[in-house]
Amino acid sequence: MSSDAADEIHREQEYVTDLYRRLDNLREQAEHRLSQALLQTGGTQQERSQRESTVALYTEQRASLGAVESGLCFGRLDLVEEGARYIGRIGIFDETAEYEPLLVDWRAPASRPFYLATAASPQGVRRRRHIRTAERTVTALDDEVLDLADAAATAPHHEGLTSEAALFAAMDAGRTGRMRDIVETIQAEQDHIIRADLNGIMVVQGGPGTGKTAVALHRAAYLLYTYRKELSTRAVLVVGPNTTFLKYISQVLPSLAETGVVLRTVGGLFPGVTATGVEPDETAEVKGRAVMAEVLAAAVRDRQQVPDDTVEVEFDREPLVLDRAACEAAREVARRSGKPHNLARPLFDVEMIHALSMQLADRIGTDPYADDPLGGDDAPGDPQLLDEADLAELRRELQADPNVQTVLDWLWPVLTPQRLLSDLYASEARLATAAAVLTDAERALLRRSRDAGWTPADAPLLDEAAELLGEDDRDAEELAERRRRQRLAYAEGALEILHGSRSIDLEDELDPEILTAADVLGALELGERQEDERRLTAAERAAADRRWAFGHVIVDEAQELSPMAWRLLMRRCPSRSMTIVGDVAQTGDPAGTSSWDAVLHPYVADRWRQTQLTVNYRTPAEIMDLAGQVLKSIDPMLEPPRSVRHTGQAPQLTEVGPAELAARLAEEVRREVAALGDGTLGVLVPAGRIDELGAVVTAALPQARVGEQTELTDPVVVLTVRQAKGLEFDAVVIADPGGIVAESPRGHSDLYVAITRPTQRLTVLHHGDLDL
Ligand SMILES: Nc1ncnc2c1ncn2[C@@H]1O[C@H](COP(=O)(O)OP(=O)(O)OP(=O)(O)O)[C@@H](O)[C@H]1O
Repeated sequence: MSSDAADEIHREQEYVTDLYRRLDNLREQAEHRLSQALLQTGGTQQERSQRESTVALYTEQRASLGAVESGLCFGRLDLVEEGARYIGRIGIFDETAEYEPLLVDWRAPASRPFYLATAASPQGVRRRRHIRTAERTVTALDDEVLDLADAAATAPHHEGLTSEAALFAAMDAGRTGRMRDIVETIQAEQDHIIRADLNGIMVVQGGPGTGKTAVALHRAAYLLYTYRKELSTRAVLVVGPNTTFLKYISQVLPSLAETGVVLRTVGGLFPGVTATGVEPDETAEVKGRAVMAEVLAAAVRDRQQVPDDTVEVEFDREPLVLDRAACEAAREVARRSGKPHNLARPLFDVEMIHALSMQLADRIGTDPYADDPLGGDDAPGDPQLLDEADLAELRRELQADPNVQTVLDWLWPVLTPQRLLSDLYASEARLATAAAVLTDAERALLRRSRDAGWTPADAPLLDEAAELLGEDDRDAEELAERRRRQRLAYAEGALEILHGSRSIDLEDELDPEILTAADVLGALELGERQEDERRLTAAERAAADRRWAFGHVIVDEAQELSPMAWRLLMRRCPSRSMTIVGDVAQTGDPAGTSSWDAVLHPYVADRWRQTQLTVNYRTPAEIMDLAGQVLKSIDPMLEPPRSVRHTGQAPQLTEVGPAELAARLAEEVRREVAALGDGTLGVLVPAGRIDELGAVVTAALPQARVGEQTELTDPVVVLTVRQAKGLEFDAVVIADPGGIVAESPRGHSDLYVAITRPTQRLTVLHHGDLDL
């Protein structure tokens, strides 16, 4: 290193050291303020809620300050007019100098030229500098001179790219199994998407490796920063294709210092249900069809029964009878209310109870001599002896009667979404009625026993069912009451411990909330503090609430979602503020889509916009040539994204006989691992052969992990293409690509996904059936 360069590094080190000193101070301050706020208790409702937001603020501040240790400051702009501006993961200001910015947050407008300025359009930037650090030490500087008047002006080697040295270093770096943020090298086409307006639906279409996932996550961070007020209370939902993928991306956002984000698969979007069951693709495909909304509506109507003839009810030893016509009339009234099924039940009850009470009144309250001027003691008069108050009392008694309730429950049962769906799947007769629009074979795919676990494709159906059934608010109230009692019980228990053996003497067992006067204050206060400690962020509340309306929804690998999944997502986002990221050429799920318009038209007609990402930052050009051939077999019109990186290593295609595959695979993975160093190896196999070929790899390399049990940090993993979706590895071995193509109607798309996973090397062991 020249002494000039060393001096420059030294100067930047001084600046960076000062920034870290300030970061340490900020952390201490946040920690101190947080503990001060946590120490306070009591006060009015308003004071408590104010305290809650203070605590939430400092908790978030602590988290974001904790997440920026690595690469706190990574850039510097030298401006023609204003001198230097440092860019980093958060903003830091000089409190002693009128809050002069010492470090500008990458999301702030003032950082934009760092990502957009080029020699052709320098935006007032003379020089862009990337500052590389290891822990808190500056290790290198990469400069780009953008001022064309300057003799040292650096022309880009690749059209449309900025910050090339840093970008190529990032692209070449070995992968760790966790996604990294790209704040240091965001490219212009990506920046435009990340900073696009919050409103409306934006589709980001881009081939493999174009940074769709990275861009989606950085957009979440940008939106939360820029539209803090709107989004911090409503949270941002990020939907990904599987849990491995969510683990892969989960570290990116905390390092971008954001906590108002909920990460979920579609299967995880129905609160209270873990939908991890496995089922055939054909079944999931049927469950994903839009027509299932009609099937479920019919299934609900089917549960609103009327007897073929009559139904008997015994009340107070009086046999009462409800006939079909009365039940039909009551059903009609309840249905016509337009309310969801469970919420319409009280209307049905009113009608039925009225019918029963009139029957009873006729029997017990009729004056037998009403029309007989001579008989009995009565004068001729009203045939009904019961007055309105008596009738009301009668109705109350009928409503409370267990026999009556049993009959009403049979005619119009209050249902949970789970009950509706499992009853439907378990009964051929119910399916025949509700799913008449499906064929026999399709209905047979839906059949399953009541105790089978929920699958990801069930989550949108459960959600749809919940809409049709309506929430029963009594449940929510009961839950709130139960929670209140739990808190009091906790407080009570804590007081018991605090006061030694002094017991709280409760005379009335039915009312366990009566505490001794001295204890009440303490228990409530403790209960409240307990609540404070379990304070939920907007993201946590959103995740637990089916009816939550998110401020923005980001969908990754969106091409895989079924029409029913889209219905669920649209319900979670009534404002239709969404970023939809995907590649219709990579669709592998039979329920997925090959057209964004087909997905969105039903919800917003043509009021959505599409943007395109065109550069592949993952896969080297040599491998993309092969991927391009596969793409042509999906659709000759499709163009693969442009790779900017060359490795000089063509993919290695080896034909092996079926009997040799195991031995060759073992050999290849051993060879790859020897060449790998700290990198990662992904072995991609047909789903139908994962056990067999997984065993081959683990026999050759005991450290290898297979399928769902893999951790992202495992250096060698064996996966199906679906499990590998969205992931990347330094080296990839594809075993039996013909099997991958053959096992799915979208087999070529799966092969395309498989070929585009490596960042460095690709080996394909095929049986001569690779039709390229
Ligand atoms: N601007 C950038 N600077 C550095 N690395 C980048 C940049 N953009 C993307 N990358 C890297 O390229 C790789 C691919 O990005 P990402 O996974 O987001 O692509 P994708 O479009 O979602 O791919 P796929 O559709 O194949 O899943 C990642 O390692 C990502 O970090």
